[in-house]
Amino acid sequence: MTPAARCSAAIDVLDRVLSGTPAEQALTNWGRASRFAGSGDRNAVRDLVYDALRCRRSYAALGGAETGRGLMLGALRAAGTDPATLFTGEGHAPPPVAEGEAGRAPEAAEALDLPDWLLPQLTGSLGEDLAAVAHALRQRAPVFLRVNLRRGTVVQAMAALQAEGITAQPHTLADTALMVTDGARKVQTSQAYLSGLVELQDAASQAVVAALPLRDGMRVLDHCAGGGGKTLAMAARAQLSLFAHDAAPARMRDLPARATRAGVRVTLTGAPETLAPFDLILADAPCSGSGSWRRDPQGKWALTPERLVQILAVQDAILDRLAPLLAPGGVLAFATCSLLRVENEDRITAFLLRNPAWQLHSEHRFTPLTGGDGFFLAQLVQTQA
Ligand SMILES: C[S@@+](CC[C@H](N)C(=O)[O-])C[C@H]1O[C@@H](n2cnc3c(N)ncnc32)[C@H](O)[C@@H]1O
Repeated sequence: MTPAARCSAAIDVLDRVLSGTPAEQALTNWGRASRFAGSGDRNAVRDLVYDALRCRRSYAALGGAETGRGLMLGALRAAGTDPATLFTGEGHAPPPVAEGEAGRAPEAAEALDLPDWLLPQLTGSLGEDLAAVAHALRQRAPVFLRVNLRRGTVVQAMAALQAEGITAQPHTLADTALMVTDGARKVQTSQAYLSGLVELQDAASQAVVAALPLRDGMRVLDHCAGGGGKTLAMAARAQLSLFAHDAAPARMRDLPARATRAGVRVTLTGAPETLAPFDLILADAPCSGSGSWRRDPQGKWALTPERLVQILAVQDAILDRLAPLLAPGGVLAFATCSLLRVENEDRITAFLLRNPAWQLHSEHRFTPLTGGDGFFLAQLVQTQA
């Protein structure tokens, strides 16, 4: 496919996404209907679509319309390319640029590619980092791997990856983190990945687990386990009696196979109360996902004030449910991949007001400015009587 044909394909996919289809589904449907497209074409169209979704507001302004065509016009103008070079109308190229498609410079929240309603909250949460974080959220996220120390060392993992044409280097956020600098698309078919030596996991996500006081023999619950990224990271750090729970058990579907690949043991449970008490509980709570909008740019535009209020209530309910399940001296760890104070520090303050027998032991905050996703971690302990 020519660059212009790839641009036309991205326009079609974006139109479907803008009318409500999830990006992954729209890309899969396009791929199935476009057997002529090779893997290079598919990757290129995918990158065009995701880049446009990350920068949806600013590209729509620059391109003169919030349509697939407007976003691609905006993308070209943002990159300093005259759209007329691709929009020729020849072959599979998009039709030439019309008079009413001049676009304009984006302003305020539009230029930051943030929703207007969230700007005050993000400003309050990020202070002087706001513009830099917004800029980071407009970029592609790096690919990070977690070295499974049960299977080998960081040096061994780097060598194994290199032998398969994947270059990765240690990252400062966590002792297990590698950032892939070349060959990222080969990771999931590599022997290093299939043998459980490395897992795909954001570096800040790894740093959250590294900050937990895990020790051999502990009884640990991962209460919002999802696909089990943090469950497996915890299992690799100490010999634990480890339990995984999720309100949507289907999300843990792949966890047993992933645990086998990683060489660790995890017990899935639908009833954590029956297994209490625990020495440590991690609640990697449902949240706005604002810290990971580089990976899920649709989430940035889908969040509403009403949805955010619902999320806060779920976070409070999770903390209140888990507090009684801890053994004396146990740690309740609350994490989100949110940048919003209202989902982070404010939830902890509210919990401590409702539960005066508890105190904050430590708090960590990560933003994309340190390389990984935005994350928050608070560790709570009960005060001694
Ligand atoms: C941020 S994701 C977890 C990601 C996962 N820990 C990881 O590292 O891959 C939040 C998870 O919480 C689950 N969840 C939502 N409400 C819950 C609740 N009330 N109790 C337990 N889990 C819940 C969701 O189904 C989702 O899988």
